[in-house]
Amino acid sequence: MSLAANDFDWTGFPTREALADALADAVAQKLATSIERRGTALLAVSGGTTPGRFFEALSTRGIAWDRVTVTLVDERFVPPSSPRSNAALVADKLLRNAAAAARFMPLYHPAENAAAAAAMAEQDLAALKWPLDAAILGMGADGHTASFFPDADTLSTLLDPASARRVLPVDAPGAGEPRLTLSTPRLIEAGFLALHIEGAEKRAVFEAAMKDDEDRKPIRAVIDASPRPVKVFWAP
Ligand SMILES: O=C1O[C@H](COP(=O)(O)O)[C@@H](O)[C@H](O)[C@H]1O
Repeated sequence: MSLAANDFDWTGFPTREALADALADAVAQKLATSIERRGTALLAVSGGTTPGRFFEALSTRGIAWDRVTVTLVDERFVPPSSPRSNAALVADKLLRNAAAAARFMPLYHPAENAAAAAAMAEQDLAALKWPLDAAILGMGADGHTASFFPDADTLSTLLDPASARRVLPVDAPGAGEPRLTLSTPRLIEAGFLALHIEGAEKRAVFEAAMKDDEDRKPIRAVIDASPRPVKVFWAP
């Protein structure tokens, strides 16, 4: 099944398992190509409830994981011991099997507040080889992607395609807790940029966001800012 548009490539899968396998194959292929070309690869993944099955599939792919650095598209300002931690999800579902050899760079740091943690993550991530080879976005029912929440007090900074920052702090009533997120330019420059969404509700949210030119949801802003069509992976 396919829905064509100028700014995204939509692929629908019959099942979530089929989606997880196809996305894992595409990401593994991209990482393997980057390792071949420049010796290392850099991957950013989202958290939340959606990516577990994809992580499990990707963890079994036979690439040179010891050359791969994994980081997060975004993180809640909570320690890895919290059930809300995206880092904990990655440790549990992705950094196992063959992928146990990968290096993980967290966005969370124990600090006074999310702004201080973001400054620390900014410094750590500056040492990596950018751009990202692959970034996998998720999307919430409110149209947020990464931690670009519609009600964030710094939304225009978060969506600024010219930001010089890699990591930004986020404060938004809709977010549940303060957040850390990669910036828009660092995400849209990824060699492979995908959006992974599942279920009829998220499909409807995505389609509405692509149509609504008045109330531009963060997902729409990222799709519009991307220099290449974002690859959308969807399953019911
Ligand atoms: O809070 C977050 O939400 C989005 C969507 O999560 P889901 O549970 O609806 O799949 C996720 O992409 C993001 O990484 C996460 O921090």
